[in-house]
Amino acid sequence: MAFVSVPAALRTGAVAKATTSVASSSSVFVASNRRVQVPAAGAASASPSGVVMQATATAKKSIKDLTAADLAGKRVLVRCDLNVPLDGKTITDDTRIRASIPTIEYLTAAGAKVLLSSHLGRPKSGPEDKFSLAPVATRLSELLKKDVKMAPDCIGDGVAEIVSGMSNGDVTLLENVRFYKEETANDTEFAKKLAANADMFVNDAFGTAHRAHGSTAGVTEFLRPSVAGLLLEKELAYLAGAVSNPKRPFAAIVGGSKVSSKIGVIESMLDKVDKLVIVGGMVFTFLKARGLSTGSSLVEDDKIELAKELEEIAAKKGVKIILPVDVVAADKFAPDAKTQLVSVDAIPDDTMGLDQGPKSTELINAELADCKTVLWNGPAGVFEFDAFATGTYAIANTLAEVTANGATTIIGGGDSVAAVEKAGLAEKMSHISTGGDFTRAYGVLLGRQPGRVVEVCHSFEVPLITETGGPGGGVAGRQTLDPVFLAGRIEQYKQVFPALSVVGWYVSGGWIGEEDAAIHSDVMLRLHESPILMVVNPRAALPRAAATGVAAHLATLHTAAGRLDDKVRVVGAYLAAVEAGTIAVDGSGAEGDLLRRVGAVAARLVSAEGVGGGSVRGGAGAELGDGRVVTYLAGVTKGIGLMSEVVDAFRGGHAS
Ligand SMILES: Nc1ncnc2c1ncn2[C@@H]1O[C@H](COP(=O)(O)OP(=O)(O)OP(=O)(O)O)[C@@H](O)[C@H]1O
Ligand SMILES: O=C(O)[C@H](O)COP(=O)(O)O
Repeated sequence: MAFVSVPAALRTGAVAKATTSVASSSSVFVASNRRVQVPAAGAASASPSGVVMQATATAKKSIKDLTAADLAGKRVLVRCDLNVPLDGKTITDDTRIRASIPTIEYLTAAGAKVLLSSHLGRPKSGPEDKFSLAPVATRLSELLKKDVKMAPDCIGDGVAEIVSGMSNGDVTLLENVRFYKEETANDTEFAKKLAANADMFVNDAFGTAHRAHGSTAGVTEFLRPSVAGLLLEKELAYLAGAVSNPKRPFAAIVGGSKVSSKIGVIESMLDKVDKLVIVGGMVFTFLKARGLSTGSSLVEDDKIELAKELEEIAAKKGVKIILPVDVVAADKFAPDAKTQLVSVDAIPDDTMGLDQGPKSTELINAELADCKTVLWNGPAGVFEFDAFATGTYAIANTLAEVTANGATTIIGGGDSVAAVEKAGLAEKMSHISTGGDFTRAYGVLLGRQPGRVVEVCHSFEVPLITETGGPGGGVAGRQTLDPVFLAGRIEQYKQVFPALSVVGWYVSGGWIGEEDAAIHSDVMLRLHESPILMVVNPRAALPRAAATGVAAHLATLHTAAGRLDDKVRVVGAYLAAVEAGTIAVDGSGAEGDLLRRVGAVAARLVSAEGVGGGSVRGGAGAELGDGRVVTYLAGVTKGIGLMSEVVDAFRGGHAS
């Protein structure tokens, strides 16, 4: 197998006729595993909040150590971080929910009864409807394609009753654990009640890993085994490598509004980073500590002394602290607030800083430009309001640029990830923490192989699934290409491009790992005796030749669509004739037969959406425009022969 690194934008299969010719030699597969090892117990790691912590979870077993026999029929309490941003009851970013799916599917596939628990927001005292996890249950049901029951509470008889009615493979979401103040107090009795409905515990709440609360730490006293979930394991593995052995200069950007939560961890970060960039609501406590006036900006007065100490520690350690030099000051916290751009030493008393100014952005960009590792947690302004989003998006853009230049960038935190997603830049970062691996896309290459030269003419993206383990189920927890989708899509392409066959596959991200090696041997070698693997760097510029290839390919599709349109028009004429009464529709004779054939054609069109277990529609949706056209064409091409017969018969029948 040849291994080629092609700087072409093959993501989503948009570059169809890249006409990349590569030599196909026999199997030389360089499996460079980027996925770093999970650190030993006690090694420093980081949470998505940039929180440096002791990675005790890594010393424990993971769910991969549990077999189906260990899990079948067991009630498994899974702590997830489903603390997603909401606009009323609408989830505005479901990254954390999606990231929780592999663990849930792993457990349900093994026949466990899954009890999910999470916090949402920071309710002050008791239950509050706006902090209910109910919208999350709805989204989970969609993603898991099964009903996820929403429990009205997280402890108590009501929950016990629901759990006793669960079948193997069922999923129930418990209500917000923070509706009990005992949760954050890590109260033993509360943890005991939470554990009472389960046999074992899985912690997959990476975003909450730095909190010793009842549902994260307390329950482990009562449930054995207590193990790490797939997400927690994956995140720790990635971050441990990036943070414990970073390429330097290493910068952390800390912002957002949770000043008291985050300021406390800055000290431990000062042991690691070369530069600390303070942005967002975090800025003003530091400015006040420097003796500046901050108006009505967000300040946590009891942290001012800490901010002063941190500046001193940073100076001793030689860590550069970068603070904004200008801010957008607003007269109120509102999207239509009156604003003025002011220097940080001239913030008017009756205003609050809601975004950084352009000089700050310039300064921060310059500081980040030479960095080789950057952690970012917390937006640089109230980006939810357009008027104060500029600074946050500017940082996102800069990080996309430094990533393209070879730096490792890690974005963590609910709102920071949401901002990067909103800016459309998630794929340009190295790692979106608690968001699955956005940097990678997998797909199949179609082409011709006359002799030793492979001509790649087409590609399509293939979604991943998590293997369930057991006989025929691969290795539990491992990601692989969705076999149903793959088979369905290959069949479709055969219809449209019969001269092309599978010649290999591609993966984006510029590197290959262990799971990729398994895909190569377990999936691709079954489709081709010597498949090529194209490692795509989607960040590199699209070469001119490839752009020309796209144009040529689109022209081909256009012609095919035109031909199809001609056929559809004839069928339309038939239907018009039926409507006009010039041809009988009573199901008798040749005309009835024609009608049945038209029905069959129509059915084929509709069934094209169902190929691949219903996933084609979703898959096509995930692809760019030409992918949709091919899906459509694939479905109808099969029917074109039938249509031709209809046309002939109609012409003949009508004439007679
Ligand atoms: N200058 C500011 N004043 C007030 N709020 C701010 C300011 N800058 C940013 N914010 C707010 O900070 C919030 C996000 O802060 P937060 O600390 O929760 O970040 P995050 O990325 O969600 O991290 P995590 O999930 O780790 O808490 C946003 O809602 C944003 O509007
Ligand atoms: O969003 C987060 O940072 C986590 O869900 C933890 O939330 P918390 O800061 O309210 O504990």
